[in-house]
Amino acid sequence: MTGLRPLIAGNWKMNGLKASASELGQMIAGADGPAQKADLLICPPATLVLAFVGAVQGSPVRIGGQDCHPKPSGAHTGDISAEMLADAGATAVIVGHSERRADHAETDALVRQKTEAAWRAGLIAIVCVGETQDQRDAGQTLEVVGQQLTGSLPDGATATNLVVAYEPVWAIGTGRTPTSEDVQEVHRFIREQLAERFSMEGAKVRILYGGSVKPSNAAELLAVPNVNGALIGGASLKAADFLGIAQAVA
Ligand SMILES: O=C[C@H](O)COP(=O)(O)O
Repeated sequence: MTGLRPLIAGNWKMNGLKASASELGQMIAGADGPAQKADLLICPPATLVLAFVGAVQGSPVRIGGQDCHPKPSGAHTGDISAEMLADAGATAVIVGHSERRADHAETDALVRQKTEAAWRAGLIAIVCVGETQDQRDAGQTLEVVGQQLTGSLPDGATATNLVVAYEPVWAIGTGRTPTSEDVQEVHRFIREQLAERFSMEGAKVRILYGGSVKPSNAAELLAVPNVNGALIGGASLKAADFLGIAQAVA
């Protein structure tokens, strides 16, 4: 569906110290122009969420988490809940990132529980899906992405509580990106799946592309049909690059 307001989201992963607030400050300083056309979100490590929420007050930039536990509270050492992120002022949380799926053996069923937790806390869930290189080589991309969507998305998705991020694992942090045609094929497939399952709401859920997005390729990727924004890793750590990508929104 065309006409969806794009979302440009930065995932800082395990990067960022207190001093990184200066980079966020530069993003805020340059955000008004891009924010005319797109929503802007930065997902710092959990240690910085509260401070960053304070820093973005009065600006169009919003702050999100990178993961949440399915439960609201309890004996889960090292985890944080969706409620904690919401309490800190976050408005969204990434769930099911391939690095979480790989590093922590997260299954679709767990990602589904985390998505439900995000909704319980009033957060937008940014649910990540994407195939590995081997799966792409084997021609299994759509099958894999379809299974991830079916398994990871609970009933009740709406245009306002869900964002899907398509991130081919082999494109993350590698400098390699799929062709526009390949991106278009997968995003069209995701759109069809969302529309089939969630009807009109599914037609309005934003689908982000992620994987080696940078200022030099952003315009081409963001122009692909059914690409409704980007989930940016490395290039979101620098204000100039993040804003450069945001400015590529047509
Ligand atoms: O969540 C972001 C993605 O994993 C993309 O990372 P990247 O832009 O460094 O390739």
